[in-house]
Amino acid sequence: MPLLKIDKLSKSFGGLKAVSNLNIEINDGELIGLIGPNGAGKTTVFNLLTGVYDPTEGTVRFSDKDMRGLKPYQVTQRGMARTFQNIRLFSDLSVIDNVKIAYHQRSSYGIFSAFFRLPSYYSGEEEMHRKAMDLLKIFNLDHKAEEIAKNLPYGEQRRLEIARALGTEPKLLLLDEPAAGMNPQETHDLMNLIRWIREKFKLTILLIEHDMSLVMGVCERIYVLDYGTIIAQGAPDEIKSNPKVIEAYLGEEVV
Ligand SMILES: Nc1ncnc2c1ncn2[C@@H]1O[C@H](COP(=O)(O)OP(=O)(O)OP(=O)(O)O)[C@@H](O)[C@H]1O
Repeated sequence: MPLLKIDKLSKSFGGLKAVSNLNIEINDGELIGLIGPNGAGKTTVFNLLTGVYDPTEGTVRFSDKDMRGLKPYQVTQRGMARTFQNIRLFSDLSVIDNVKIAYHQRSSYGIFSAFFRLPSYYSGEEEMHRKAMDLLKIFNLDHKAEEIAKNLPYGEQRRLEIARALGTEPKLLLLDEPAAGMNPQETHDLMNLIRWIREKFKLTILLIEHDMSLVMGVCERIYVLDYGTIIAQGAPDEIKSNPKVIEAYLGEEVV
């Protein structure tokens, strides 16, 4: 049974079919790419998966459960986390608070014990602080824990966004253009980091990315979207030489 099963998924905005009859299956532990030219519908797919949009047609099953009608926070609680194309941190909060907020979504103590500051609240807080610091260490951000998020350099903000997503302890991580705005060295480091966190956190990852060196370097399988439909799927080598893909990207670099 696949971890994620997207079946005949469609989304229309007025007369525009942004996503049309989409079928994708992702198995536990896979690292999958979703690519396509600008406006192909990639981010719309993420918005459909995470409850930002309701599909016009079709279904999404995650861990064999129907995800229909769930709100974004409920999707997070079911074990799906995402990052955004345009970084969306709590920019005026500290680095560590950004990650702790993510853990709060999964915390075991209730609002009652938080309100009355019961012992379970303090032990929960301590545990959360420790876990958040451990995550920041992995992303080499622990020495910046108390800095305000918006003051970090761009590449570090991107890493913090991934750390925050991991704070919700997901099974499936959706990364929307994680290398956007990074230089080649940062992109290379990110590629290694993505591979490493997959192993360390036993994650399944679906990645939207325009940087082909990253996509071809880390993904085991790739789906190619064009005008809202899948025009190709397969291993990186098959995708690189697929005539339909080359045509869709005409004028852009595929390899
Ligand atoms: N909320 C919306 N209302 C109307 N049209 C939308 C909406 N969201 C997306 N679209 C349209 O749907 C199509 C797909 O957009 P989407 O952002 O999913 O593409 P994308 O593949 O992520 O593009 P890019 O690589 O440029 O980020 C585009 O034509 C876009 O203008």
